[in-house]
This record gives sequence, structure tokens and C-alpha cells, in this order.
Amino acid sequence: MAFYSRVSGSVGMITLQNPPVNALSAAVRQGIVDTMHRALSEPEVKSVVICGQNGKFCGGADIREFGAKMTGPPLVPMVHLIEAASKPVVAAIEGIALGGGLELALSCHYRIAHSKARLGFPEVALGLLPGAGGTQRLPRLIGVPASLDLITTGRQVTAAEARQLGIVDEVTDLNAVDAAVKFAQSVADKSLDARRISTYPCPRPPDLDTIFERAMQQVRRSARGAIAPGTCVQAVHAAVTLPYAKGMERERELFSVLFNSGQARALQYYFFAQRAVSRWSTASGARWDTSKPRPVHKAAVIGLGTMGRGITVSLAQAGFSVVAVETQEKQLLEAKQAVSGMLERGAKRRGVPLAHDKIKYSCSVQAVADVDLVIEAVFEDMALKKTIFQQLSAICKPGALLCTNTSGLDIDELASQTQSPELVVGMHFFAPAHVMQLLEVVYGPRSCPEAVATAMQMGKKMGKVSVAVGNCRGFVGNRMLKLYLEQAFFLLEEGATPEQVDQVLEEFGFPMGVFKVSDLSGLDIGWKVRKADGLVLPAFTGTSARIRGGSRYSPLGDLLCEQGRFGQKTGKGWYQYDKPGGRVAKPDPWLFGFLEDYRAQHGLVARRIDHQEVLERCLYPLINEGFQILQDGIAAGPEDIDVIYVLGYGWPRHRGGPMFYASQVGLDKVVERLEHYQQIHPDVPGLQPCRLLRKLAAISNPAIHKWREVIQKPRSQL
Ligand SMILES: CCCCCC/C=C/CC(=O)SCCNC(=O)CCNC(=O)[C@H](O)C(C)(C)COP(=O)(O)OP(=O)(O)OC[C@H]1O[C@@H](n2cnc3c(N)ncnc32)[C@H](O)[C@@H]1OP(=O)(O)O
Repeated sequence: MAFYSRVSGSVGMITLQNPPVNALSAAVRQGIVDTMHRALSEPEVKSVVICGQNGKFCGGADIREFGAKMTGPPLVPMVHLIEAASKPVVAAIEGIALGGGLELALSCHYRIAHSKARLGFPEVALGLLPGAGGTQRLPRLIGVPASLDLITTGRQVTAAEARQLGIVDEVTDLNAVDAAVKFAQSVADKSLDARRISTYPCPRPPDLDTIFERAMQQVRRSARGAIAPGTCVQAVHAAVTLPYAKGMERERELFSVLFNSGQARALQYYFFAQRAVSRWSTASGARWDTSKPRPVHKAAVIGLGTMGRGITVSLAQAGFSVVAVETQEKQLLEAKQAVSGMLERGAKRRGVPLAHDKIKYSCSVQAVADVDLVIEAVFEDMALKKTIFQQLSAICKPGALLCTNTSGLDIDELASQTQSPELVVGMHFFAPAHVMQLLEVVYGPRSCPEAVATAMQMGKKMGKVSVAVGNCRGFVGNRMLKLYLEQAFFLLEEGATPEQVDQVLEEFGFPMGVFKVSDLSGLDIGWKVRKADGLVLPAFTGTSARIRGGSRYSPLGDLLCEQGRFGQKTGKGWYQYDKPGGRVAKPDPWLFGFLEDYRAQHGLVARRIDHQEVLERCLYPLINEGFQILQDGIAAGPEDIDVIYVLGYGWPRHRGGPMFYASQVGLDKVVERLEHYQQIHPDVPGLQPCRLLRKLAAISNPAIHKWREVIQKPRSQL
């Protein structure tokens, strides 16, 4: 709602009240309309201030209401009522003015912002455009190029930048509401003729066509199939080419296309999913709201390879004191230089102070004796990690948390090397660790709730989205990835090329197809794991070369590694590159010959594989494994899996994540296609739909937010 009060006799004050961010719910819109009428009708009131309760002006339309039938007054007539008011209306912007909140502010005649406020149009991230006149007013106020930047990227600006751009009239370090009241009194009898933004002509730069062409090219490059950014460009174009009223009609048409699109639904689901993962729970019933994190002031990182360096940078930038340990002096020196460079670049980019002095380097593991938490980040080698955990258990002070940055090894096995297994958790960072936003926090059967809570909170402090997952081979992300990779290899055996598979996946919205990613990360990484698992056998011909443990296996990746083709680093992998370390993937005729020979050797006949099959074969087994993970209690809900895939594996955000995508395709359809492929490939267990997937499909495809009700039933009933 919005409540009305009178300040200093002559100022009508409208306060938005809808915690936590004063979003424009039906009740708030109704409240604004009612109180505006009241302020305009009271003769003693000479001017009006609009503000938000609890230091937050307004977070925009209430996203929680998007799925339901629209009630209450619509936003557009509401902002027109404010702009048309005969008394000056001043927006007092504290905290945030986002989306519809900024549109509300732009309909006011003046805007006063607190210096710590942030303003912006984040609608594009929800698959929308500013639909209450934002695309028509902003360009009239600050010009086309700056509007295109803000509206197509969703970038939020500080009050200082907003002042520089001309969005706000004044910035104050003091109380913004008091400043707005004073301001409102000072303009009470001023003419409003020049204050209604909708009446401004839209500036028309001479190179208008070039500006719009460039903007379109830019969004096409970065949007990877998302429709909202390009639609935002079209709406801003209408501001320049059409009179205001017609521009508003165009904005409404374009908004409606987006609002009713599957992409908007996916992005709005994802918005809440990313927030839902912080309300974690474990299979044994520990929960976010009953588990207290332990204080962490000083942390240590053991092993300063690529991952260890990134983790060190993340910790230091988050303000933790860090002990960075690398036992070889030469490597320690190299790491120190690399970390310093990363910190300098980070400080420059983000305009924050350098964090060098937060880090102490040491060659000795003994240096971690007084830290509150250790993150081990050595090679993915169980024997080595076990030795380190034994050492840590003996060296660290009682109560210190021992974490491992493994990407898939057994947390419980490591915990059993220590005297306090309840204090062991996995912290699976993604490379580059100082850039990637995702952290899988892996709890073992013995991890205590406080240890999980502490790791989750550490991730948050490092600016990551932390997702709590149970202990199993590969955890959530890599466990599902295995199925995706496996199918990609099988498709090559059956006649596809790396380019074809990658093209289908990139058209779906992944930034890179599976084979390009494999070349980038290095084929040797998976090879080492497969060797350790006893899957890499000496070359011999016949079908048994393609069977392991009774199931189909493709040795293609192993064979490429045997040729020294490790990907970009060696200049050759699934593609060829102009030099070792080259980045531009080119199809490699050698590989085509190699695949032909391989198929001939194994009696495989290449066939034409269409787009649909590539997509379904790569995605549905991965999705099926996601359901198996839910069934096993490794992830608490579909949101956890979706956030992991969007933030860690490049799953296109506008498709919501693999589980949301499955819900949109239809679970019955996913089951049917898996069964179809399983009939053709009975030796591939990953194509067998799991019980939970079948069960959900059988109860007529319930909405994704209802899945938990089924998942939470005892597993025996699934
Ligand atoms: C039906 C017809 C509709 C017509 C619509 C006309 C079009 C209007 C366009 C819009 O205005 S779309 C909305 C634009 N606004 C946004 O996108 C803002 C989204 N929110 C944020 O960016 C952040 O939440 C924040 C406001 C910057 C705050 O960030 P912070 O990190 O401090 O907290 P969070 O954990 O993110 O959020 C706290 C809490 O608030 C909920 N929430 C945030 N914004 C909204 C919102 N606009 N509507 C409803 N709820 C919102 C969020 O979900 C969190 O809730 P939780 O329960 O605590 O998880």
C-alpha cells in the first residue's frame, strides 16, 4: 500500500509501503493513485513528495504478481496521473529506483537522490522492457545512446552517475526525504511546463541510424538468442521516430510480446531460483534458518595453481586475511606474481583498493595453524588430498573448517582422514575462480550444519551464489555434465562432426558448444580422471573397445589425448588452432579422416543426424540425471540444479536452466524421447528415464514449484 501524510503543512507525502523493496503491487499502485488524488484535492497542499519506506524508494513492478491476473490500477495511467499533476511532485530516491520504480520517478517533476542510491532499468534481465513509459521518457531526458546502454544492459548507475547523465536533479549525502521536502517547498509555485518529460522532444543525433545499427549488432552478439535486448532497442527507436503517444503504443505492443513470451517466464523463474538457493536444506534436515555460520576472519589456501590463485584473489577481495601456501618456492613466486597482477587488474576494473596486504605467502603448511578455515586446492588426486587433510587435521586449531576445492572426489573419504569429520565440506569453485559466480558447497554425511552454513556464507561474502549439494561423484554439475559429454561423443561415432554438435548447442544459447569447451578446458583433464577410473584401456579393435562395465563407452577422447591433442593448449583437439594457445577454432580435416577410420575400424556406419536429435540426445540425458539427483536427495530442489547450470555451465539464462526447460518441453515428452532413444541404444543406461521423472510426468506435468511436494515424499515412494 501507500500511506499519506502532511509535512510542514503544505507538502503532501506519499510513502510506498511493501516490504522488502516497496515493489509496485496492485495495492501499492492503488495507494499511489488514491493518495495522489487526495494531495491534489487538498487546497493547503502545494507540492508532493513520493518516497519509499525503510530507505528504499522502489524496486519496480512486483514480480510476484506477474503470473497472476492483473488487478489494481495499471502502471501507465498511474504515471500519467503523476506527470499531469497540477502541483509539483518530487521523488525522494533512497536505496533503489529500479524498473517501474524509476519509471515512477521519471513521471515526477523533480528527482532528489541519496548519494548511495542505485538507479536502473533491470527489466531486460527479466525478459522485459520498461513498460510504463521508461523507453519513451528516458531518451527524451538523457538522449538515445545513454538510454540504449541503460535499457539494453540493465546496468544500474550510482546517484552520482545519474546526476551526470541528467536523470536526477540533486544528490544529497543527508536525508533524501528531508531534502526532497525542502526542495518541494522551494518549487511549490514554479511552473511545471518544462518539467513533464513526455513533452520534451527526443534528441535526434545526426548518426541515428548508425547508433541503432550498432546497438542491434551489440545486443545480437551478447544476447545469444535472448529476445528482450533487441526489443528494448526497438522500443527506444520508437521514442525517436514517433510522437510520445504513438511511442507509448509501440512500447505497449513490444512489452506485451515480451511479457507473454516463454523467455520472460524463464527469466522470472530464474530470478526467484537464484534467491531460493540461499534457503538451503540438506538431506538430513539441516537448514539455512536453523544453522549458524562460524565467524571466519582468516582463511588459508593450499596449492596455488590456477584454481588456488583465483580463490586467493576472491578471498582477499572479500576482505579476508589469507595465508596462501605453495610448497615449491619457484611455484610460490610465480603464483605471487600472478595473484598480484589479478588483484591489480581487479582493483582497476572495479575501482576498489588493492588487497595485496591481505595475503601472506608461505612454503610451509604449518603457516595455516591459526586460520579459521582452509581451502585445499591441489591437483585432483585423492591420495595427495588425503595426505594434506591428515596434515591439516594435525596442524589447524580446533574448530577450523577444512574445505576442499575438488570438482568431484568423495568428501566423506577426505573427512575420514581428519579428527573432526564434521568440519569438512567441499567448496567447488569454477574456473576462473575469481570471476565465476558459482560455488557448489558440498556436504558429506558427517558435515555439521554449522560447517555448511559457514561455507555458504563465505561464498556469499566472496560475491558468489552458493548452492548446497550432497556428496556424490561429480556432485551436481559435473555428474550431469558426464551424460552430456558422453552423448556428444556417441553422436560423433554415429556420423556427426564437432562443428555440427557445437552449432546446435550454440543456437540453443550456450556460449560455446561442448567440443569447443572441451578444447578450452583441456582434453587431458577428463582423460586423467578416466585413467584413474580404469576406463582407459590399451587400444584394440572390436566392439569391446567401446564397452565398459556392460555399457556403451566412447574412447574417442582418450584416442585424441594419445595423439597429444589436448585442445587449445596444444593447438589441436576437436578443432585445430593456428598455434598452441590459439583461441580461434577451425574445423580440422585430420579429425574427419580420423573419425572415418575409427568408424570403419569399429564397423560403425555414419548416418545423417538432424538438429533435433543432436539437441535431444545432448540435453535429455543431462536432464534425466538432474531428476536422478533430485531423487537421490543430492539437490534439494530444481532451482539448485538450474542455478548451477546457468552460472557454472553456460546454460542460457533465458531458458531458465535444464529443469525449468524440461518443465516447458513437457516431462511426458522428455520421457517419450528418452524411451525412443533408449530403444535404439539399449546399452546406454543414461537414456533410461528415472523414477522421479516418470512419476512427475505421470501426474500430468505439474508446475515446477510443485515438484518439491513429490520429491519430499520418502524416496521409497518415488
Ligand atoms: C502484471 C502486469 C505488470 C506490468 C509490469 C510493468 C513493468 C514493469 C517493469 C518492472 O518494474 S519489472 C521489475 C523491475 N525490478 C527489478 O527487476 C528489481 C529486481 N530486484 C533486484 O534487482 C534486487 O532484488 C534488489 C531490489 C536490487 C535488492 O537486492 P538485494 O540483494 O538487496 O536483495 P534480494 O535478495 O535480491 O531481494 C530481497 C527480496 O526482495 C524480493 N524482490 C526484489 N525485487 C522484487 C520485485 N521487483 N518484486 C517482488 N519481489 C522483489 C526478492 O525476491 C527477495 O525476496 P526473498 O523472499 O527475500 O527472496
